[in-house]
Amino acid sequence: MKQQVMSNVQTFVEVEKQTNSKRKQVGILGGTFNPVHMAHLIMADQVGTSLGLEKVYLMPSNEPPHVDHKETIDATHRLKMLELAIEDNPLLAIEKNELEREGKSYTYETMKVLTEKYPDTDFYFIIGGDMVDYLPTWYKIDELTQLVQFVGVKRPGFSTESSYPIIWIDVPDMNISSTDLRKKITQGCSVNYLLPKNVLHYIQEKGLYLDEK
Ligand SMILES: Nc1ncnc2c1ncn2[C@@H]1O[C@H](COP(=O)(O)OP(=O)(O)OP(=O)(O)O)[C@@H](O)[C@H]1O
Ligand SMILES: O=C(O)c1ccc[n+]([C@@H]2O[C@H](COP(=O)([O-])O)[C@@H](O)[C@H]2O)c1
Repeated sequence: MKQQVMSNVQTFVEVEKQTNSKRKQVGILGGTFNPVHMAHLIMADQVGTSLGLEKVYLMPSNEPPHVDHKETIDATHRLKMLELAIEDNPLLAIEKNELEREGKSYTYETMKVLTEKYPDTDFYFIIGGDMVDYLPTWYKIDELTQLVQFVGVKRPGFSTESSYPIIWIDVPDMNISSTDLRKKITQGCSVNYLLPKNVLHYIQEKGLYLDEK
């Protein structure tokens, strides 16, 4: 088990950078983003700044790999909301590779494409603490750990134990989820400050999530 606490992280990334100063260090936060919320933005920004990454790409999945995952709203809406959410932060960008491909979005396949396309880049794949227990079930997980460095963001109620190498970054506990936001919108409850104002305006203008079950 290889876990690194925050105090070691700077050293780890510095060593990576010094080993080959020409290599780019880039973060990827994959997700459904149905819809994007403040926890996504805070974790992307905190990981990017803590590790000194050049960019952090938010990468919406086409069809999430979980077999039991419920239907998501149209990708056009999820993408538009992401564009609105990141517009004031130059550290953040969007990676559309999975939206441009057909079928399920297996991370191994995506990262194989991206590492071949950008051979001079080191990729840091960011996951929330809730994903860690499921890593052993991910498609070709052992091969994936050769392509990316996982970065974990703690999530209240979820363990940080894993047999896979993960750099853990301390981010304030944020008990926000897209599921909760969708429920609140359906029930007519306030979601102020849980997601960016311009994203909320988009949701209201398009009438999204009004009839979620
Ligand atoms: N509050 C949070 N704290 C830490 N990680 C989070 C948080 N919300 C989402 N994440 C992480 O962000 C990534 C993308 O999440 P996703 O788009 O599935 O959002 P979600 O809020 O978990 O959605 P849903 O409730 O629909 O499952 C995942 O790795 C997830 O673990
Ligand atoms: O590749 C896999 O087997 C796999 C299984 C579960 C999740 N993922 C990825 O993990 C990220 C977060 O997933 P989700 O379902 O919380 O949006 C997203 O990029 C998914 O494609 C990947």
